[in-house]
Amino acid sequence: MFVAPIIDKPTHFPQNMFGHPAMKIKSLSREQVRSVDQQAIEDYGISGLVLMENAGRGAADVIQQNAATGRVVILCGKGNNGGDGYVIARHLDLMERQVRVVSVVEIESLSGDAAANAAIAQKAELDVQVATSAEAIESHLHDADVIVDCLLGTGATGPLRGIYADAVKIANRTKATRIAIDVPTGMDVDSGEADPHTFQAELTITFVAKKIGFEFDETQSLLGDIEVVPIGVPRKLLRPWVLPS
Ligand SMILES: NC(=O)C1=CN([C@@H]2O[C@H](COP(=O)(O)OP(=O)(O)OC[C@H]3O[C@@H](n4cnc5c(N)ncnc54)[C@H](O)[C@@H]3O)[C@@H](O)[C@H]2O)[C@H](O)CC1
Ligand SMILES: [K+]
Repeated sequence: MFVAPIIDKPTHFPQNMFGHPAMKIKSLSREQVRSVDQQAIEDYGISGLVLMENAGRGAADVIQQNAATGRVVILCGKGNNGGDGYVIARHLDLMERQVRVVSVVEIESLSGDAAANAAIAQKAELDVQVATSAEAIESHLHDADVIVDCLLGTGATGPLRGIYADAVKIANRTKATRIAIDVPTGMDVDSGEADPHTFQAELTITFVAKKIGFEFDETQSLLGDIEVVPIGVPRKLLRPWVLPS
């Protein structure tokens, strides 16, 4: 009988769930994390689609670990935070979870990597709904056990506008478990300032590193637990911010 060799995993590094030594990285500003994203793409040649796939796959794994049962409804906005949501949906579907994507904008208004992943989700015949009114959003959240906030991420500027405020208000009224992707919609990544209708998360899954806005006492109740998901950005690029382990 074949007995698999016990792989002697390095024990001197705490390992995160991906098996990587969990590098400790200091909290980054909006500008820093967006420039890391840009450098990974422009200087290292990692495509944005690969970063988004790593982000969405990693987030889906953390969601599965923390909210392992029930219907997941993913609220998606117009940008790449929304794009993450389509990747998360595909990977949760692969885990045989009941998943619904609710886009608060017309799919045709998406561009770039977000549009690419929305198209993949639709071709894969995932349950993708467009809801551009509060009533329509409400109708798609009634049976949600878990709500994932992929409305706005680091591209958010200023107070929540229009349907985004409606979507967050409706989500906050439900009894579902709420999980924010990258940053709770309505929270300023740098100042931690929270719009009156900020998504109230039990768990925030954030990419690359925590954000400096997460350091404030007032933001803890909106963030819930925080999980940092690596998205494949080379260690060399992160070196300026790695903390001694
Ligand atoms: N390295 C990384 O961290 C990666 C992050 N990813 C994800 O991408 C988002 C950032 O995406 P971006 O398209 O730049 O911005 P948003 O998705 O946040 O959306 C911007 C979008 O929303 C509109 N908007 C801005 N402010 C408001 C507002 N107050 N009210 C309403 N609408 C607003 C704006 O017009 C834009 O259209 C990041 O957070 C991650 O989730 C990548 O997936 C992988 C790498
Ligand atoms: K978000």
